[in-house]
Amino acid sequence: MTARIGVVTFPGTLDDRDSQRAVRVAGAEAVPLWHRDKDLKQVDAVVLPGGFSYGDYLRAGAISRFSPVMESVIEQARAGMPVLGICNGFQVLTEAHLLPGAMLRNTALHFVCRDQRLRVESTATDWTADFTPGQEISVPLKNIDGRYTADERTLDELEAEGRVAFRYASGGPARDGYGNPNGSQRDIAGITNAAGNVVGLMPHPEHAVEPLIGTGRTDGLGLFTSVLKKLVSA
Ligand SMILES: NC(=O)CC[C@H](N)C(=O)O
Repeated sequence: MTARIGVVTFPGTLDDRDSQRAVRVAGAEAVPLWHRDKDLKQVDAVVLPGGFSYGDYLRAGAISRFSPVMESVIEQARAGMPVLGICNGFQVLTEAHLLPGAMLRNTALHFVCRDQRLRVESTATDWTADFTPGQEISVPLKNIDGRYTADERTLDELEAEGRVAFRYASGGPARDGYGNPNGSQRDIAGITNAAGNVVGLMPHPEHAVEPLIGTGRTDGLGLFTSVLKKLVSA
């Protein structure tokens, strides 16, 4: 049976169509979910895509967190359903306290848009099992509130528990996408919850799944194929 992956659209969401497409390219059925719906239509997993949900008013993700759809997503995520938050979706996940920490304005105080090199740090999550630890990938990044921040204790805990899923890669020139683009603490680009079913990351894997588009890289596809394997084996 084909796995069903829900993709949430909030008012102001930008990347729901690309996320749906990525889900389909990976081999699953994409199920559109609307922010006002509590009914998750029996999906097996949920993607919270990027954009400016509710216009990023108050703080990115601060209003979306209280939407009817999030009530159900929070409940299901706590029960073990795989949830991926991309960029604005990651901001929503921190606001919803499904992931620790918060996103501050980039240190340079402006919007950054570029291809970004990442190192996969943990493959022990529902969304990263198809990668190899230490693998470098390149996917687009585009945000203004991307500076991941948490208190030292939380950061130490994330590191000790292997919950840093992606880090901004160093070791090459900025023009090739290396380096920390937004001042995130400890170069953190993505994290997971303790159970490994909820993952948030700032860069956009859904924009790098087809060889004919953009840089021609398909480095982002691994997140979507990873969750499929998990769902099929469940
Ligand atoms: N691409 C996005 O999802 C943008 C996220 C967010 N609203 C920001 O600018 O930080």
